[in-house]
Order: sequence, then structure tokens, then C-alpha cells
Amino acid sequence: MSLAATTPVLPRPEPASSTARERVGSPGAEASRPRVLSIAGTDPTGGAGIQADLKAFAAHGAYGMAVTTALVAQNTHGVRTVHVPGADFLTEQLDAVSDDVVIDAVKIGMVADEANARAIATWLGRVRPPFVVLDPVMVATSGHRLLDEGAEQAVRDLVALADLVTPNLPELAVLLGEPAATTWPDALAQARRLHVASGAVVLLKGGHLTGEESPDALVGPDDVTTFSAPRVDTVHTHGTGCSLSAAVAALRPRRDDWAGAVRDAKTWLTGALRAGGALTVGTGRGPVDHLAHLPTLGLRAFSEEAWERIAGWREAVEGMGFVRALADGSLAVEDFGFYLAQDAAYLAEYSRVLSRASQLAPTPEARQFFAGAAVESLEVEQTLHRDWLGEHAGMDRGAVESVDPSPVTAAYTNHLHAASNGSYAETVAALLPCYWLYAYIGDVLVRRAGDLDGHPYARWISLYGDPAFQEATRTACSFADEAARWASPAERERMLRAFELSSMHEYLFFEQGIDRPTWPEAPVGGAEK
Ligand SMILES: Nc1ncnc2c1ncn2[C@@H]1O[C@H](COP(=O)(O)OP(=O)(O)O)[C@@H](O)[C@H]1O
Ligand SMILES: Cc1ncc(COP(=O)(O)O)c(N)n1
Repeated sequence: MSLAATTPVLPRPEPASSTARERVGSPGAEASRPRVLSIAGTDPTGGAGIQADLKAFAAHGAYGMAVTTALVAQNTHGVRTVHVPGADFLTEQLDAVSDDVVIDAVKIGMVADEANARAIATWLGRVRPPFVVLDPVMVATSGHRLLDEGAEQAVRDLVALADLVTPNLPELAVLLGEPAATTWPDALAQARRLHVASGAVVLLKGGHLTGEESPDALVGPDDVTTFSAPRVDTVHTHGTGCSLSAAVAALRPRRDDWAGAVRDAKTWLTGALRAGGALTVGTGRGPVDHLAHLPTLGLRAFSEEAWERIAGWREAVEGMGFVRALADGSLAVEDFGFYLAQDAAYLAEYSRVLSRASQLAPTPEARQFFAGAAVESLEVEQTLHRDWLGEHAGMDRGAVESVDPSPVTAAYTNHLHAASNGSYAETVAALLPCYWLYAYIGDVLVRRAGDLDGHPYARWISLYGDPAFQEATRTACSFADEAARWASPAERERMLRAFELSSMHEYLFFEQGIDRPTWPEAPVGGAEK
């Protein structure tokens, strides 16, 4: 059964002026965002239907509006019951919106029954938004019907009124009255038949196929345009069709053609699918993360959370033998010398990672801060450390430069370098404990040492407690907080982990002044028996 045989293709109306357009549409009244309407059913778990549409609209900078066709009691496991308020009430909702608001694009999803479909068709005859996208929702992926049996013809009539129709493979088959395609070429041939019969551009969705890719294709009067994307290995695909069609509707008023809107919507959806698992919404087939690409407002500052995470390490650092002995002046000169020589080796690497942070930094302020810090840490290494080591340990410049990093020092700097192979945010998170725990220890030392007159480590203790250092710590924290605002939940977790590991390395680094870790001697071998 071809669509053309059962449905005369209705004349495609030109975008007509709505009442609201006539009232509001003076040439100067350009809206700051496209005003996009969803006409669909509900999903109280927020992954599909109107709730998904509004999130997809917001994700694409559109002003979202919604008219409800049906109230659906459903969750990530499936649909329980459907309540349809009725076509008259649907028309009242539609008129309430269009009598007042200019609609730049509309997305139609679940229509539920024939009367609703007819009411929408009648409304479209009166109020014709410039872009009409129809997702011909019939059966949820869970297998439950979302469209009355016998209402298919009314949906076919809606297809003929739409500019773009977005069927999945089973829906395409129902619209044509043919068996579902099982191969991509067969599906493309069906999509072409639907386009010819209805006049609507068809966005064919390949989510129901198997394979490495999840392709979609636009089939219209021109050539077929295929959009490939890697198939994401996930069960969390609830509402993908709703979200895609809503994103396309939101983008279309700001793109030259459907291809431009679909390309961007699909790229976004693939990212949303990848991030969906981490949402942990429900125990069934969960939703995608519509806002995976956006900064999250309202989170606690990264530095606050990170500081709390290392409460144990902070306590450990306070109780360290090295810090106690440094504060009361009983630390052996050799122990301090060992620590300082390692610190010089550490600072040489730390400076490189600071330079890397400067290179990755997104703002001139951050670039300047980290570049300055890189220079400063080299200066500290060159002057203070070498002076002391020359005076107290008889080490000249060459001797300080050729100090081998201990296993503890090497583990710390390797961790920093590894973090700096990640993002800017991870790099800054890994660098931060060196500032922060150092400033914290400075506070502890100044408090414990009391009067520094005659204290053998007076110079060092006052250096640790330097207010300029505390200020630099605050600045570094604010850069980490800013970077975390733009991080995905997974990246924020990597930042926290990098911060935590650096804190552990800080502890081990200070304590090595007393522990003196050494590399094992290379075993002597090779003698043939
Ligand atoms: N596992 C997946 N990985 C990547 N993209 C997918 C995946 N599943 C679905 N998609 C994409 O999601 C969109 C919706 O597709 P589909 O699942 O076929 O429709 P529906 O949700 O209407 O059944 C399409 O762009 C499709 O390519
Ligand atoms: C209100 C509403 N509209 C559409 C779908 C289809 O989404 P999916 O096929 O992903 O279950 C749904 N479950 N609920």
C-alpha cells in the first residue's frame, strides 16, 4: 500500500502569518532565541516525550514551549498507562500558545489517537510555523503502543503536512504499509518512496540496525545525505528519537537547510548518548544526558569538594615526623639537605608542568599566571635551594643539578606529567596540592615554631608562611574552580582523582626527608655458569 494511494498529497501551505506574527512581527522585533513548540506526550522520568524535547530545545539555545497530547505513566522499563485529555483540550492548548506567541518551529511527537492527529492537522492549517518536524511515534522501544491502532492513516495525513518526518525503521514500514526493512539500502529505498508519496523530506534513522555505525540519512528532492556516527555501546537510548527531532527543530531556524541542522543535532546526540550511562536514572533503559556539553551551574566549587576529599591526607601531613622536627628545630641537617635536593629535582619538573598548564590555559590571565609560576619555581630552585645546599652540604651547582630523583620524587613528577597529558582542567587539579598543602604546612609550621629567633630553620619557615604564597594558592584555586565549571561529570571526577593523588604524593614527598627512600641496586648478573 503506498501512501499516495491512500492519501492524496495535500497542497503544502506556505508559511502563513499567525495572529501573533501579525501583532508582534514588526521588522525590528527580532527574537533573541528561536521559539520552538513541542506537541507530544509526557515521560515523568524525563527521558522521552515533552520532557526530553524541552531539554533538547534548551541545549540548543531555543526557547522551549510544550503542548501535551497525552499523559503517559511510564519509566525506564516501559509504559504503564496512557491518559488522553482529548482533542478539544489539545486544540485549546495549541490556540493558547499560537494566539500569543510567534512559533519559529514546531516538533510533533506522540499524537496518541486519531482525534488528536486531526486536531493538530486542523491547527496546522490555520497556524503554519515556518518549520514543521514530525516524529511519527507509534510504538515505544520497550514494545508498548503509543498510538492507537487504526490511527495510522491520521498520522500519514500529518506526514503530508510536515516539512520533515523522522521515522525509525518500524515506523517507516507502517507509514508505507510495507514490511520493516532489515538492511540500510532497503530502508533508503523505502524512505525515498515515503518522500515521493508525501512530499516531506525524510530523516531516516538507523538506530535499530546493528553494526559499528548508527547512520541516519536525509532523503529529499535532492541527493540522499548520509550522516554517520559511531554506534555508542550503551543500553541508555530511551528517548533518542524524541531528542534528535527536537534538536533538529530547534536548530533549523538558524541553519540554511535541514542537512545543517541534522549534522549538528546528530553530533550533539552522540555526545549525549556517551554521557547517558553516568546519569544513573532508573534501572531499565535510561535516558541520554541532554546537557552533557554544558557547564553545570549550581555545583559546589571544585576546590571546596577537593579539599574535603583529602581530609585524611591533611591530617596525616599535620602529624608527619618531618614537619614536627622542622617546626621544633630538631630536624637533622642531612635530612633537610636530602629533602631540599629532592625539592630542587622536583621543582625542575614541576616548572615544566606549570608551563604545560600555561600552554593549555583558556584565558590570558591563566596563561600568564602559570607561565610566571613556572619561572618562579625555577628561580626558587636555583637560588634558595642551591644557596642552602652549598652552605650546609658543600654541594656546588653541578652537584645539585645532577641529584637523581628518589623513587618518591619520580613517582610524584611522573603523576604530574601524566595528568598534563590530559586536559587543562586535570593538569591544574594535579598542580594544585603543591600550592595548597605547602601553604597549609606553612601555617602549621609558623604556628608550631612560635618565636623564630635563633631557630635553625627560621628562613625556611618564614618562606613557607609567606602571605604571597597564600595569595598564589587562592589564585590557583580559582583557576581550578573555573576549569571545573566546564568539565563533564567524568572529567570532574578525573580532576578530583588527580588532586587526591597529588596530595598523597605531597605527603610522601615531605616524609621522605626522614624515610630516605632509595632505588634498589641493579642486581649483578650475566655470568654464565
Ligand atoms: N547506540 C547508538 N549509538 C549512536 N547513535 C544511536 C544509537 N542508538 C540510536 N542512535 C541514534 O539516535 C537517533 C534515534 O534513532 P532510533 O533509535 O532509530 O529512533 P527511535 O528512538 O525513534 O526509535 C538516531 O540518530 C540514531 O542514529
Ligand atoms: C511520550 C513519549 N514519546 C515518545 C516515546 C518514545 O521513546 P522511545 O522509543 O525511546 O521509548 C516515549 N517513550 N514516550
